[in-house]
Amino acid sequence: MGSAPASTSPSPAKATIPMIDLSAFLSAEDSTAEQRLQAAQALVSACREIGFVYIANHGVPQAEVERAFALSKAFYDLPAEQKMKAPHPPGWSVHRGYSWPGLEKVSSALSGVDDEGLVASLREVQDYKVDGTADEIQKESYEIGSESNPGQPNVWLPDEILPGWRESMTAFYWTCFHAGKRILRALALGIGLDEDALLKFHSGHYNQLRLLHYPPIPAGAIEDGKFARMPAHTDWSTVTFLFQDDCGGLQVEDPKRMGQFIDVEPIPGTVVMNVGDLLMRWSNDYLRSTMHRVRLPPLQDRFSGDEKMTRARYSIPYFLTTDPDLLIECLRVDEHHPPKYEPITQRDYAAMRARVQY
Ligand SMILES: O=C(O)CCC(=O)C(=O)O
Ligand SMILES: [Fe+2]
Repeated sequence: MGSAPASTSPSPAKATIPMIDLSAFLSAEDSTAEQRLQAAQALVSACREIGFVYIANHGVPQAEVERAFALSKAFYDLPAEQKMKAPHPPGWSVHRGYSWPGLEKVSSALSGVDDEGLVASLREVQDYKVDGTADEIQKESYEIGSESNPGQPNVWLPDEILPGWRESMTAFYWTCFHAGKRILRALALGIGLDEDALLKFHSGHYNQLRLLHYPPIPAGAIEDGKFARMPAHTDWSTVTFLFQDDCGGLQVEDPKRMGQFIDVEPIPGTVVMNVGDLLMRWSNDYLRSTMHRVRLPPLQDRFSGDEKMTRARYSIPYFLTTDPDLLIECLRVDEHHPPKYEPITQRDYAAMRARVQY
C-alpha cells in the first residue's frame, strides 16, 4: 500500500537565512564581551555559509525606515519630467541621481568564476534588455552619497519640487552608516580580528544609499519567470544592507544547491544584510558574496485588478564601501591560506567593476 519509497539520494536541505540579533552591539554598557562575541560569531558563521542574514536590533529606528520609504514613494510618484531634473550623469564614473527604467545594465560579468557562469549571467542581462516588454519590467533607481565625496557629487531635485527631501535623505544616509558601523565591528570580531579592523577603513563618505522602485507589471508581459525585476548579481560593496517593503521577490542563490534560489521573505523590523565582493576578496574568500536577484512577488498575491497587475515593489539598499585609497590585501592569510588575490586599491577595484555596468 501506498507510501512512496524513500529517496536513495536525498538532495541537500534547502538553505535558510539565519536571523542574527545585534542588540549586544547597540550599547556596549548593557552587554558583556561574551554576548558580543557570541553575536559576532553567529553573524560571521552565517556570512560564511550563505552570505545573507536578517538582522534584528540593527539600530535604525523603524519610524525612520518608514519615513525613508514614504520619501522614496513621493519621489517616484512625481511625473517623469520632474524626476528627470535629477538625472544620473552619463557614463560609468559617477553613480548618483535618478536612473530611469532601462538605463542600468546589471552585469555580474566580473564575478563569473567560470565561463559557463559568465555566459549565463550575460544571457540573463540580454534577455532583460532586448525583449519588447522590457520597459514595463525595468526598475527605476536613485543613488545618494555623502555630501563630502567630491568624486561622486550628489544630483538633487530643485528643492521646491520636494521641500526638505534632500535633508531627510542625507540624514537617513548617516543613520544607516551608524548601523553599518556596528555591523562592521561585529564582523571583525567574529572573524577574529580587532573590533575596528574593518571599520577603520570606512569613513562613511563612500557609501551609497539607493532607492529602488519596481513598477507594477501587467500579467501578459510575464513568461515563466523569464524576466527578472533585477537579474542575478553579486554586490561590489564591503557589505550591503537592505530594507524591503512587504511585496517580496528577493531571492538568494542557495549555496548548497547552486543555480537554485531561495526566497528572502520580508520580515518587518529586520534588515537583510549581505557580504559584497569586496569583503569576500578582502577576507581571502573566508566570507561569501552570494548571487541574488529580484523576481515577481510570490504567487498567492501576485496579481490584482482586471488588468492583472503585479504589485509595485520598493526597496532601499545601503552599500558600505571602504575609503578609496585603501589597498585591499587579503586578511586571514597564513601558511595554510595563502592570499588568493593581488592587492588592489578600492578605487581601482570600483573602476574595474563600474566599467561593465554602464
Ligand atoms: O531590491 C532588492 O531587494 C535588491 C536590490 C539589489 O540587490 C541591489 O540593488 O544590488
Ligand atoms: Fe544586490
